[in-house]
Amino acid sequence: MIETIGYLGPAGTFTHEATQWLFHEGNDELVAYSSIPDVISAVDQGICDKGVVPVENAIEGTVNSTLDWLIHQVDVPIIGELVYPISQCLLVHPLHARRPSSEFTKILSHPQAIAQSQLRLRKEFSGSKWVFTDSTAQAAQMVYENPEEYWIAVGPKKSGEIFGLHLLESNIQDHANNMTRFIVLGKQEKKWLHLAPKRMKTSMQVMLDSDFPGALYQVLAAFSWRKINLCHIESRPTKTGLGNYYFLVDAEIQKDHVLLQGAIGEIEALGCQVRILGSYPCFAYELTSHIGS
Ligand SMILES: O=C(O)C(=O)C[C@]1(C(=O)O)C=C[C@@H](O)C=C1
Repeated sequence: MIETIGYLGPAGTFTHEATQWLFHEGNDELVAYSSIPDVISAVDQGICDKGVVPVENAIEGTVNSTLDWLIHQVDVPIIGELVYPISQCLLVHPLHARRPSSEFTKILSHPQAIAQSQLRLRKEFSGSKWVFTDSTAQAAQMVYENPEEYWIAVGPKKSGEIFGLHLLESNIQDHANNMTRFIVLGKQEKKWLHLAPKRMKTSMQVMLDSDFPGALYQVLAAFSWRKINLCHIESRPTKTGLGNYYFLVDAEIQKDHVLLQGAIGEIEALGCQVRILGSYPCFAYELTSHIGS
């Protein structure tokens, strides 16, 4: 059965690359959306079967819009994860390929891409204004559509190829080993037959409703003495008042494992609430990790 897979577009974004790696374009229909909330809402409303969005970057950290929409606006499970390498590139209209850096008036890109490259951009393009776009490929498209402007886009090499831009330089991000973690959302599970997972993970939202001394310590202890490995923990505002936060906890264990069930029971007995956001396989980009390829 053909499934529709929403992704942050237009074609040429890093999310598009990640989606193409996870899904077969021939078997599934990939549909571009112009913002992260649009992708998540499309899955929530059943317009798409699955959606792919970025959630964390090695340099810049959490993609807040993804977490906030997942937590506050919808109830759509995470059903997969991909860690994908990110190379930010400087892309210009071919007419401006030889123009000196000082003449570019604007740098366009997604805020995450600009943030990942900010030291370099500040140093080399100190006279340029930063313009934030909904995606890196949208920035490439705007540079292509405005040849009379001295604009530069930061984004994937692929987006430059799609819009016929000149690649000035790749890997311009401020730190090596740039990676982004993408999540797949869907109301139905997926059988990832062609991929080999690195591990299984369960993501949880923990609300420390009862304000007693050492609450977080006791929550963490419930995982710790059961030797459940936590691979990510962060706090985000509940949006109900200053200083009110929930915790997001990723554990390397499957949802129905007896140890996790025990830990959740213990945390709830403390007066805290646990919401499972998904229990899913985690994949890492490798040229050879498609089974059978
Ligand atoms: O704009 C894109 O190309 C995206 O896919 C979005 C996004 C992000 O939001 O983190 C994805 C990967 C990179 O970290 C930079 C941008």
